[in-house]
Amino acid sequence: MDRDAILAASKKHDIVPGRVYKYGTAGFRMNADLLDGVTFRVGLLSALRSRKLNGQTIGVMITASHNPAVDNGVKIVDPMGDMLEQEWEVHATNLVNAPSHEELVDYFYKLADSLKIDLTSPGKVIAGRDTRPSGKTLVTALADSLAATNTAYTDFKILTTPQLHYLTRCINTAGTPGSYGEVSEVGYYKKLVEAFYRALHGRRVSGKLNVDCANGVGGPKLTELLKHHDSSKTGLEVRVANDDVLRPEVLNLDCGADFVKTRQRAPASPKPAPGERWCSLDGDADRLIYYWIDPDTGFFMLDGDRIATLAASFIADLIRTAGLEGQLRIGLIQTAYANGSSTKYVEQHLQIPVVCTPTGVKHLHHAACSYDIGVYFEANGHGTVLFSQDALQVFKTKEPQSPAQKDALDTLSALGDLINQTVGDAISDMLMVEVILAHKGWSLRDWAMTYQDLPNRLVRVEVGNKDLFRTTDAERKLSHPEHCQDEIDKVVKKYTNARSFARASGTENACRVYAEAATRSEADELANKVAAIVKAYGG
Ligand SMILES: CC(=O)N[C@H]1[C@@H](OP(=O)(O)O)O[C@H](CO)[C@@H](O)[C@@H]1O
Ligand SMILES: [Mg+2]
Repeated sequence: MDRDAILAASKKHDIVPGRVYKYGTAGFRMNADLLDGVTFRVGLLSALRSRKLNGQTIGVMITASHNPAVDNGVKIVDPMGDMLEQEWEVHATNLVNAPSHEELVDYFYKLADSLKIDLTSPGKVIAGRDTRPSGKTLVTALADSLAATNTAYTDFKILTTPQLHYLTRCINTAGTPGSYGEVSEVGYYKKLVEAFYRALHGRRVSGKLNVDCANGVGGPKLTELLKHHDSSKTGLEVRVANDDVLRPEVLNLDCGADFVKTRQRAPASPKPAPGERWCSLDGDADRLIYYWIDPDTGFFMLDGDRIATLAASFIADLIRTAGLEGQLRIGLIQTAYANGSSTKYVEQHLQIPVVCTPTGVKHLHHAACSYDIGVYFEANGHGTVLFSQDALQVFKTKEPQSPAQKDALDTLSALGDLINQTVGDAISDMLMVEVILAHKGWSLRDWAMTYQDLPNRLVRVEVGNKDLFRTTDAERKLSHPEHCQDEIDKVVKKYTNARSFARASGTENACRVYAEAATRSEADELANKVAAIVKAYGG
């Protein structure tokens, strides 16, 4: 590795001076014009990370998910397809904030030294990007830093975020007993479709599914997957909607999973007809929300909490049928934003333990790993189901004692292949939901009948200084500013079945207040009162 080469390459990719960058919940994310130098520096860090991990391949994904088209972002994927280890987020932040090119290169070598990284050893990085036009330029910045550090590099071009996670894991497990799949986009489609056939185990999906793809990368990729799928075998017919990736300005505009969840309504266009089955993906296809328009009561949404409860109840039933109850531990992981009714349903009705973690899927993912079957979803529709190696092994090797047991074991085994084990994946989750509904013979309305959500409200509160707000108890309580929580508690006590909490957003310069209560008007009133308290304490 040559110091001068890194320095010369860096000089082609400036960061914007005076700005403070932070590797947040979703990596670095902001207006794409500010990201050229950031992406170059992320390349430097991934070159170090790969070498630190004995030359295993590191992934870099360029996406800003559900943000407007002018934004972009860059994040690092660890070898098994999970998110960058938290300690390294700090290194990423420090490297990106180096004030000058010289200081950057100094810090790069200092980091290599302190982490005992052999810079002469080989490193490998792969990259993917969503459909944003800025992605192409940012990839050049990444390629430059990888060339300057003699790091082997493959550009997989346009991918969904979960596909990049899949490929990273496939590369690092190739030729081992834990091999995750064929290292190609086609390999991903074939794996999912084959597992979908197996998981249905003779059941058929009934009714066409309309998929709003947010005019993002999910559209063309879902279309690709469907080329490998024979609907005569499954009954699944998909109509791909909002898949215009040629006009960047329509990306995430009035459509997509984030729009549907936050606005609590269907995409503006095309208008879902009453009774049709619909779901929405977000801009990089890692979030999923289902809904339909009821002829009598209007829009009804099935969000991440609903997907989690559906998956947990189905898998718990299969585990019982397979005779594995007591042998495999199942748990459900949520954040404080999960609707209180869903938590109650899982604990009391399904009798499955619920764990609450701070916001951000890395926390949920981590907690899910401590179960044999860890179901985790954020209410916004991002999540997956993780199976331990033990669980996957038992599904394959347990000798079935009856046809019903065989059916359950085969289905569990197929779910292990169908459900993305690296990260939340909207396309994989969608196929999982279709499998479960087909097994249960349920419509979306049957699914919705399992429990009734408490009316809730989420408000964004602009404050002078959001850093004043510090939380405890998985973000459900404020420790700072002092006395603020006491005031919130006092207000909450005045309502029935109510809950409310406030925290600083990790992705925006604001606080968020969540409130739920027995009625719509009480939830709204409570949210507004708590927002006023937060505003008053916000500096
Ligand atoms: C209430 C809410 O939806 N918060 C979102 C949002 O985080 P905040 O820290 O609340 O800004 O963005 C995160 C990253 O996409 C996502 O993980 C999280 O669920
Ligand atoms: Mg996303």
